[in-house]
Amino acid sequence: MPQQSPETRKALRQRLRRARRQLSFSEQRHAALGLTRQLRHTGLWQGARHIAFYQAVDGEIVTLPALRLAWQQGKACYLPVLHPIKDDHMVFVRIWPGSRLAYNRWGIPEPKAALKHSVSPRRLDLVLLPLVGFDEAGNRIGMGKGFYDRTFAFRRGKCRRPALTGLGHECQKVAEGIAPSAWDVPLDALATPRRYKSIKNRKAL
Ligand SMILES: Nc1nc2c(c(=O)[nH]1)N(C=O)[C@@H](CNc1ccc(C(=O)N[C@@H](CCC(=O)O)C(=O)O)cc1)CN2
Ligand SMILES: Nc1ncnc2c1ncn2[C@@H]1O[C@H](COP(=O)(O)OP(=O)(O)OP(=O)(O)O)[C@@H](O)[C@H]1O
Repeated sequence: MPQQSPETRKALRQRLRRARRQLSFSEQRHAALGLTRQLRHTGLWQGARHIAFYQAVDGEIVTLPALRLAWQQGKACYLPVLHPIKDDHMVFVRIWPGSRLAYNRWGIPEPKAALKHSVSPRRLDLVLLPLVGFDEAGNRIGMGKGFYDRTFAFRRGKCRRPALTGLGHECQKVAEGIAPSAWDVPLDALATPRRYKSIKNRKAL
């Protein structure tokens, strides 16, 4: 198993974030369309009625074409909103075409909606997670604040829902492997513009 000190992890995160920010507009467009093609025929997508997306920032793979497809297919779609009270947790708010968004404290657009209009993360069928880095075993690195880990910590138990699918560009793959942390929630699948991979029995590389 690769050993990674917090410093190494920080440097790795910075390198991977820089790599995704350097993708051109045209590369991003193709990536978003490729990703939608990878997702749409999967069992997790087809079986999902409630799907959480994210609003891409910082070179993240754009989910807009997939979001439009989901709306066309009559699925209920959600975006994460930072929890107003519970630190480092998120709630999910349903969005429709034309829903108004406002920047949160990190400049990420999120729906303008009261907490009472949010749904519990347990009500979702499928969550699309933005990845900073991933390896072939399904270990991941996120933005480093543990939002997804905390919000979906209940998935570390017997609970099988919602399914968690990590989305990333191929340039975010860490060939040498990512050392998992005790608090990491397991991914059920990985999707890039080129491929889709189910992760059955997650283990370290
Ligand atoms: N598109 C998108 N939405 C998302 C996430 C995400 O990764 N992507 N999140 C997934 O977790 C949550 C936000 N998480 C974040 C975690 C860290 C930083 C961050 O480190 N920002 C600055 C540093 C700011 C600071 O520490 O003061 C940076 O960009 O360097 C931002 C957002 C909720 N929404
Ligand atoms: N369930 C949890 N309870 C308490 N702290 C947690 C939990 N999950 C993660 N953390 C904390 O969150 C911090 C960030 O974790 P990590 O470096 O794995 O972030 P990440 O997976 O890259 O981020 P994200 O989950 O936002 O995509 C860690 O310092 C960890 O202690």
